[in-house]
Amino acid sequence: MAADIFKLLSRSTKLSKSTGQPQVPSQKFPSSGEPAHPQIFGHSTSEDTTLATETAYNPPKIGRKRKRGQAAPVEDELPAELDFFGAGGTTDNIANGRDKARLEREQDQRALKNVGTVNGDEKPQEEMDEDKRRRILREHKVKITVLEEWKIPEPLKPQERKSKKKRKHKEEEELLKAAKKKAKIQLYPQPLLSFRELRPRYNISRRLAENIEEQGYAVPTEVQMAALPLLLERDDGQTPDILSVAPTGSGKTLAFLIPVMDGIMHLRKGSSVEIQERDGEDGPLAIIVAPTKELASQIVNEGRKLAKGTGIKVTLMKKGMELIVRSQSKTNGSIRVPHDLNQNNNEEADDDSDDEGETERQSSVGTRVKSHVLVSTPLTLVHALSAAPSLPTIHYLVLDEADVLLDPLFRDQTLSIWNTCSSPHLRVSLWSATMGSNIEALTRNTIAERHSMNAETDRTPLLRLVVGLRDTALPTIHHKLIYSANEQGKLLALRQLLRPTVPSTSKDSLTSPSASLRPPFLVFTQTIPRALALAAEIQHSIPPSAGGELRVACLHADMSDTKRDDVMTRFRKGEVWVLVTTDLLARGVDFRGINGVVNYDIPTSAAGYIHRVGRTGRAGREGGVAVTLYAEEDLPFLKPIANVVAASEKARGADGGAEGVQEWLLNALPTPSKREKKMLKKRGVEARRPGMESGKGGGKVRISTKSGFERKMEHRRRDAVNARRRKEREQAGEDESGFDGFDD
Ligand SMILES: Nc1ncnc2c1ncn2[C@@H]1O[C@H](COP(=O)(O)OP(=O)(O)OP(=O)(O)O)[C@@H](O)[C@H]1O
Repeated sequence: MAADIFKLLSRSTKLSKSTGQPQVPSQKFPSSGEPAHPQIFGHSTSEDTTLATETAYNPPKIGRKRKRGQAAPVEDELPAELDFFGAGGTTDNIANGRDKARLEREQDQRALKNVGTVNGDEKPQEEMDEDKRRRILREHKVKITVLEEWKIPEPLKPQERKSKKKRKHKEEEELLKAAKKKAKIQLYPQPLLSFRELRPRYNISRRLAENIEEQGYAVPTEVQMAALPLLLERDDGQTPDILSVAPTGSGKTLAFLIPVMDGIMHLRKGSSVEIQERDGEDGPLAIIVAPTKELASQIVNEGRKLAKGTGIKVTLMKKGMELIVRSQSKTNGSIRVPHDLNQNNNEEADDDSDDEGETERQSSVGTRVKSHVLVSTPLTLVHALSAAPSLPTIHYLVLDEADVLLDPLFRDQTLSIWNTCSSPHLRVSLWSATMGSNIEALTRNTIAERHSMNAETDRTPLLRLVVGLRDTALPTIHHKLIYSANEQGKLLALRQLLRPTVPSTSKDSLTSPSASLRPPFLVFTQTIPRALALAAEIQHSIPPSAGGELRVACLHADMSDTKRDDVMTRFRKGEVWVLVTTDLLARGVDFRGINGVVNYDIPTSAAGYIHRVGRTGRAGREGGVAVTLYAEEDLPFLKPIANVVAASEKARGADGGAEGVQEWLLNALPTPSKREKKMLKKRGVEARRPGMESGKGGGKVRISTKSGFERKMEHRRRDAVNARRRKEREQAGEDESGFDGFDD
């Protein structure tokens, strides 16, 4: 194979068909375009789930997805190995693989008819006995615990009251014991083995079921198989509040969106008295909060795909929008969109014919848009709520990346949104790949406070759903910790990872210490100035023939929304191969087919590491690589990250060795104190903070391949040139400012 991989990586490259030889290495990359197995645990062991899980490899493609995979012009197609974001290549071996896959898919589809179908003609899968439910959930490493059961105690009869007084102490002790026992109660709901069971079992709308199927989802991931049975409306109408911890890329978005969509459809049907009282007038019924604009807009996209044709409107809250509740004009929960955002908003409205008639022009303030689901970052929503002291219509509050939203940075904003949702029927769900015990305690307290303040509040249980091992990264990712001594070492190491050589086809090529990283990948730095400096340093590392500097981009919070959107689009399309960013993209953002993540600067916590590296290896894709470069100044903070790497490698079945963390390193690293950890989380590595580079020894942490001596010489030369020019101007009698005075 030719030596310059970057020539091949270019999408405009025309591949020779004449050789008849397969043009792709046999190695399987996460971006190979093959649908990966979406489940992480247990799918190879459980007989009961085999049928359904096998279908995940080959989900039935209907609608738009199928069209995309069809007749593209041959010269535009890339081999699967190079097709980062697309649906695979055209070489013979892939075609043969597809034929086989199609055959298997047909067999699976025939077999799946026994599980239930969207048409609802088939019977739901029969009830499993508890042993079977336990076994399946255990195999998939799913654990559901009742955290609180908010039962209102029955009022006691007078006689009982007397005796209670006597036995007060004893009873209190028993209550405490019972409460402790309750905290250990585990639930084993019947797991959902196929999305096709949703309609016969939970009576979800036909349209919603079709939308799920249309996107190619067949087999639920672990979090979906457990959360959906818990959250979908049951006969008694009682669904729990839930705190869900599941690995990155394990499909949490779908797990919270499906119940929200289904719940809204039930409410809109007028099944609830409250909705009937409101004269069927629609308003916002759900709020989804996410920490970044990028994640919020991704959720909106997913939501709109699910809502297609259902009449449910999903809106991304933007700066300047205002939420209006029950006013004289009877407008309930509409959003006022300023004129400058109108155009954008109308485009959104055009996408969905069901929105017709939902907007109402107002000459001076903008447009009022009714929406059922609001998706927002905390601050934008808090501002939008300034005109709405309480939101009685909200039935669902979803906190995505809940541990960040309840972290001190966002806590006040998030709690204020939560408290604004005043409906006694509010259901709250919290989702993340990492959740500390402090977040759990805060959630319990907040719910308990709401109960104590509002007697009408529904007392539904609070459940905790955990998938996999806590505080480990995905077992599908290969981790590499590379010591690079100093800033220059890190830059050289990154260039090495970018170097244009062909990875060998051997099985170990991805994990060998000298391997290069196949684009596309994300590079994380600690601060915005460092992200900018790094992007500038590496932008010439990609040969012009492969797209050159256009292949490298930087994305950070100081950019305008339009520029941020543009970079995201170019990265998603595959035009940008190396995206340098800060922790802005560390959470939730889903890019299909990312091959690797480079922590150019170490993350500031173990959770930070789990989320950053979780941008690769998503939806069960194998082969993602996470490289962490560390220098001298990182050593005091490395242990928590090394622990995560060691635990994750162990979970993957790797023995440490060259891939993970060697035992001696783990033992040699110092354990940072609680205070040090807190400071690191808040401020990052001190030496890399903005402004520190110019301090004494600051050159050591400057992103540049030039040595301190070279930089010093450069400065001297520049100063000398400036001094000479100044002197020349002075001799010529020029005024320094070039200002010639006012005309008379
Ligand atoms: N059942 C499924 N089958 C196949 N793919 C799925 C399934 N569920 C979700 N996915 C895909 O998995 C990817 C990751 O999903 P999602 O973004 O919801 O993960 P997440 O758990 O929210 O991750 P993070 O913790 O990083 O936010 C998406 O591309 C999604 O389309």
